[in-house]
Amino acid sequence: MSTRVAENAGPEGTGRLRVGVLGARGKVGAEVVRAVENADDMDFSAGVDQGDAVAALVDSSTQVVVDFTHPDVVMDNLRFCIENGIHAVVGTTGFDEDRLKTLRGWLADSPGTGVVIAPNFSIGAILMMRFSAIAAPFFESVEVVELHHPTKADAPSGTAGRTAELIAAARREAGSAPIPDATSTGLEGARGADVDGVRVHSVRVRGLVAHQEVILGGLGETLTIRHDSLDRVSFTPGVLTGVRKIGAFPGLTVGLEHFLDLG
Ligand SMILES: NC(=O)C1=CN([C@@H]2O[C@H](COP(=O)(O)OP(=O)(O)OC[C@H]3O[C@@H](n4cnc5c(N)ncnc54)[C@H](OP(=O)(O)O)[C@@H]3O)[C@@H](O)[C@H]2O)C=CC1
Ligand SMILES: O=C(O)C1=N[C@H](C(=O)O)C[C@H](O)C1
Repeated sequence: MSTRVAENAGPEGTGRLRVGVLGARGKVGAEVVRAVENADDMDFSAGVDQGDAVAALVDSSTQVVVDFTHPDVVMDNLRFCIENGIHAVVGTTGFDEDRLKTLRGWLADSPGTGVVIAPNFSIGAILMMRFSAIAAPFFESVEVVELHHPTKADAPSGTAGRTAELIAAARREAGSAPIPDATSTGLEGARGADVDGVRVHSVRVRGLVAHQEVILGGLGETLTIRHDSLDRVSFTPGVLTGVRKIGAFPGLTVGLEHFLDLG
C-alpha cells in the first residue's frame, strides 16, 4: 500500500496538497473547507458528509483528509483512509487507549501513512494545556472546568481529558501528593468526573463555543489559566499546520504540539 502524498508535496516542494474534508458541512468542517480553499499551497479535493460516499476521497486523489465528524463514525473513516494510504488530520474526539491501539495496528500495515489526532487545534488551547502542566506540581489543588455549546456530544471534552492527563503526569513525575478533597457526601456528579485523579467539570450553555479554565490553588492564592475559542476559525491555522506536516510524520501522533516548536 502506498501513500498518496508525493514527496515534493507541500510548501517545501513544488506540489500542491489535495485536501479532503470529512464532516465538510459541520460547524468546524465548513470552516476547514474555507481555510483549505484560501490556502496558497492546497487544493480542496472533496467534501464528504453524512450520507456521502467516502470513496469520493479516493476518486478525487485526495492526499490528506481532515476529519471533524462524530466519535461514533471516526474509526470507520480512519480505517478507510489508512487502507487507502491517505494521511489523516483528526479533530474528532472520543479516542481512548483502545482506539489508539487499534489505529497503531492499522498503521503498521500501511507504512508511510500518517495520522495526527489533536484534542484541540487552537494554539491558545495547546499553550493552555502546556502552561497547566507546568503549573500543576506547584499547587496543592487543581481542577478543570470546560464550557461548551449544548450540541456537543461528548463530556468531558477531549481537551479537558487531555489537560487532566497532562496535569496528572506532571504531578506524578514531581511526586506531588494527591489533590485534597474531604467530600464524603453529595449528589452524584457534583464533584465532576475523575480523570486520572483530577476533577473535570463540564458546562453546556447555548451561546458558548469552546472554553476552559484550569483552577490551581495553594496557600492563600489561586491561579486560573483560561482559554476561550470565540469562533471556530480558531481551529483552522492548527489544522492547516497538521495538513502541511503530516506527510513527514508516518504512524500515529497524538497532539499537534509535536508539530510545533514549543521549546
Ligand atoms: N480538535 C479540535 O480542535 C476540535 C474538535 N472538535 C470535535 O470535532 C467533532 C465535530 O465537531 P462539530 O463540527 O462541532 O460537529 P458538527 O455536528 O457540527 O459536525 C459534524 C459533521 O459530520 C457529519 N457526519 C456525521 N457522520 C458522518 C460520516 N460518517 N461521514 C461524514 N460526515 C459525517 C455530521 O452530519 P450530521 O449532522 O447529519 O450528523 C456533521 O455535518 C466533535 O467530535 C468535536 O468535539 C470540534 C472543534 C475543535
Ligand atoms: O465539540 C467542540 O466544540 C470542541 N471539541 C473539542 C474537545 O472536545 O475538546 C475541542 C474544542 O473544545 C471544541
